[in-house]
Amino acid sequence: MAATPRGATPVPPDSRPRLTVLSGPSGVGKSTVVAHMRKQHPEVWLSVSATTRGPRPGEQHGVHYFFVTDEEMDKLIANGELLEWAEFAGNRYGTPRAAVLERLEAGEPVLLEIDLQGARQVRESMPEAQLVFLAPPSWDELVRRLTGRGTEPPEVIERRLAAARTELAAEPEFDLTLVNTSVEDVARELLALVNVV
Ligand SMILES: Nc1ncnc2c1ncn2[C@@H]1O[C@H](COP(=O)(O)OP(=O)(O)OP(=O)(O)O)[C@@H](O)[C@H]1O
Ligand SMILES: Nc1nc2c(ncn2[C@@H]2O[C@H](COP(=O)(O)O)[C@@H](O)[C@H]2O)c(=O)[nH]1
Repeated sequence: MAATPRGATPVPPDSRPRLTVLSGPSGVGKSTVVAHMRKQHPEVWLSVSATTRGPRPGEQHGVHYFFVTDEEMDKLIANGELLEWAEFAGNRYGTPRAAVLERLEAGEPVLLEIDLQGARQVRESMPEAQLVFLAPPSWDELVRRLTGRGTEPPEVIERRLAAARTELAAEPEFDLTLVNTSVEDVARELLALVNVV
C-alpha cells in the first residue's frame, strides 16, 4: 500500500536545498525508513544527534548518536551548540548546530530525525524547514512495533507510549503526514521530499 500523504503541501521545485524534519511517535519506524532511504541513496545527509541515552546493541558513537554524559550535554546546551534539544522519556537529545548549518550553507539538503518538542523548536528558529510527520497505520500497530523492537523495558515503553499520545495529537502542526504502512513507499516519498530524487 502506498504511503498516504495527508494534508500534503506541494514541495516547491525551486526551494532546494532545504531542511527536512522527520518526526513521529517512538516506534513508528523513523529510523527504519531513514536507513532504507540511505541504503539506496547514501548521499542523504542525516544529522547525528547527541544523547544522554546509553547505546543499544549495535549502535556506534558518531554513527547513530554521539553518546554523551549529562555533564557533556549540559555544556553543549550552555554553549549554544545545539540547534534544538529536548528531554524525551528520561533522556536528553539534541541536534549539533554547526554541522547542520555547514551543510545548508554548502547548499546540501539536511534531514533531522527528532521528536515533537525538537520539531517545534526548529519551526520557530527556521520557519523555512519542512516538517514531516510519520504516523502509524493504527495505535495497536504502534504498540506492536515498539514492544516488538525489544530495546526498552516495559516501564520505558509505557513512557514512550504516553509521549506518543501527545505526539499523535500534534500531527496537524506538521506540513505533511506519511503513514508508515510500507517502509519502501515511505522511503520513496521522503527521498522526493528531501530533493534527492
Ligand atoms: N512499515 C513497517 N512495518 C512493520 N514494521 C516496521 C515498519 N517500520 C518499522 N517497523 C519496525 O518497527 C520497529 C520500530 O522502528 P524504528 O526503530 O525505526 O522506530 P523509530 O520511530 O525510529 O523509534 P524511536 O523513535 O523509538 O527511535 C522496528 O522493529 C522496525 O523494524
Ligand atoms: N528533540 C530531539 N529529539 C531527538 C533527537 N535525536 C533523536 N530524537 C528523538 O528522540 C526519540 C527517542 O529516540 P531513541 O533513539 O532513544 O529511540 C525519538 O523520537 C527520536 O526521534 C534530537 O537531536 N533532538
